Amino acid sequence: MTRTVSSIVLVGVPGAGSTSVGAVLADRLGVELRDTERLAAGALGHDSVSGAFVVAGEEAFHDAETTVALAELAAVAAGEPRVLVLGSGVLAAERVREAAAALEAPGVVELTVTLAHAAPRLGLSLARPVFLGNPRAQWSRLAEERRALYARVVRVVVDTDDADVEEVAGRVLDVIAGPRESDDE
Ligand SMILES: Nc1ncnc2c1ncn2[C@@H]1O[C@H](COP(=O)(O)OP(=O)(O)OP(=O)(O)O)[C@@H](O)[C@H]1O
Ligand SMILES: O=C(O)C1=C[C@@H](O)[C@@H](O)[C@H](O)C1
Ligand SMILES: [Mg+2]
Repeated sequence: MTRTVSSIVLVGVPGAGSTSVGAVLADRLGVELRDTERLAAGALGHDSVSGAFVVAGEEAFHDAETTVALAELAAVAAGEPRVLVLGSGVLAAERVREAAAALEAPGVVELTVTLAHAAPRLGLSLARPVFLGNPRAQWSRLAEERRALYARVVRVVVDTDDADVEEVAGRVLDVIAGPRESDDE
């Protein structure tokens, strides 16, 4: 059975592709894309997430992102159509986890990726502030910490290792909405 979908909430560690897949899904559903990291950077007066993170500081960035995420999750809960991409670190805030866990099914969809696939996707972005020092080791540490937080709220997991952005978007729709008509026998 195919369910009508008007909003989707995504999360994933850096390189899982939540921003790119979110953009494809927003396009396919004809709804707005809302990305909490980008919204938080904008609220702090920056174009780039790393810029906001460095200039405003980690605490100010996470405070701004928490505020944005709570407002966006409330909008999803109220039935306002959108694809909401949660920044990879925003579920560290307990209030955000509570709001995310309280969403109706399917709730938050996690995109997963292993380091071997995330590293080439991120490329030079592995030099950004959160990965300084040893980028691969930092990514692995951050991924382990953040996935433990996601496990508390996520009910649907979609692997992205061996699929391009369009394929991942298709997998998300299949999982949450049931098979698309073109897939029906
Ligand atoms: N499934 C995929 N296959 C190949 N490339 C991908 C895939 N998903 C994303 N990419 C590419 O990886 C890069 C990073 O993608 P994106 O910005 O969506 O990641 P993200 O998970 O939102 O990371 P972050 O927000 O932490 O930077 C982009 O160049 C994007 O095209
Ligand atoms: O690009 C960045 O610098 C960041 C991205 C997200 O992972 C944030 O959660 C992180 O803390 C900073
Ligand atoms: Mg992103």
